[in-house]
Amino acid sequence: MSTSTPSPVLRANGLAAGYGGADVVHGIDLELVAGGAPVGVVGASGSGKSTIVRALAGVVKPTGGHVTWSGRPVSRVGLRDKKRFRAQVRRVAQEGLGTIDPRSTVDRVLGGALTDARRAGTANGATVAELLAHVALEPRFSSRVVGTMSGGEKQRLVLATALATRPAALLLDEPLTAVDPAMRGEVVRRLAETTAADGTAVLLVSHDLELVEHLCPHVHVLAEGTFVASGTLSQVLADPEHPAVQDLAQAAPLAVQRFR
Ligand SMILES: Nc1ncnc2c1ncn2[C@@H]1O[C@H](COP(=O)(O)OP(=O)(O)OP(=O)(O)O)[C@@H](O)[C@H]1O
Repeated sequence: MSTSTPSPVLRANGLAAGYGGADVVHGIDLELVAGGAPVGVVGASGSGKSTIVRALAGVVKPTGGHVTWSGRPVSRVGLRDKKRFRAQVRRVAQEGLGTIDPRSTVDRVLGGALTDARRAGTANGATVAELLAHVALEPRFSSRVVGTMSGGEKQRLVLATALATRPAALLLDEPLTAVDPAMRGEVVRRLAETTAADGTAVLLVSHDLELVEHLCPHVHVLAEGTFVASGTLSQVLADPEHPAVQDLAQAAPLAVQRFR
């Protein structure tokens, strides 16, 4: 067994971040390690989950502490390395299609993502059909115009686009809210396989405890901008010391029953 600990792809140390001069998260310590187990962040609406993801992705600048990418501050990634950073650290946000053109076809969108991956030097010869399979979309979707897809199909397309660059870190912010529970389970199963095979470090932010439980052996509970409990989801829910964990347990009684 190797004694060396792999260094994190992304690390937050005492991270504070917010908007308009007011911090909404503070004192956040988090590590995403290549080949490591996916990490989950759960917590009430407005507790700051998306803000942590934005800070890790370099979209929001820390007001305190540090976010580092392979040891370098994300806030100081220069123009020259921006492309590599964007290919290596992919954020799938809850805000919808992002930069994907709804008038484009799936084939063109995913083909373009694969071209970007080749340019960034991260491609592994994957095809559009393989990317579709990673998110349980059938091959017939390749000719579809993006704007005609259902909400859940679009979310799976966004995820496939992120997987195209074989990112070192994948930051998932409520990635499958519009996907029905049965299909969500299937997508997560495939996602777990793909990211484990590639050694992708995964962070999942979600209200869906079942989704978090399926993917993430380790979770942090966020309350008012700070982590108040950490461990496996069953450990955290079995000992709800903090009111935020009690709220979480009450909001998901079925999930809690299963964990007990
Ligand atoms: N662009 C912004 N400008 C000002 N305030 C913001 C902005 N984005 C988020 N906030 C505020 O920061 C706080 C944390 O928001 P954030 O989106 O990180 O929470 P969240 O835990 O992801 O919530 P949800 O589960 O509802 O998505 C909230 O009070 C929110 O209103």
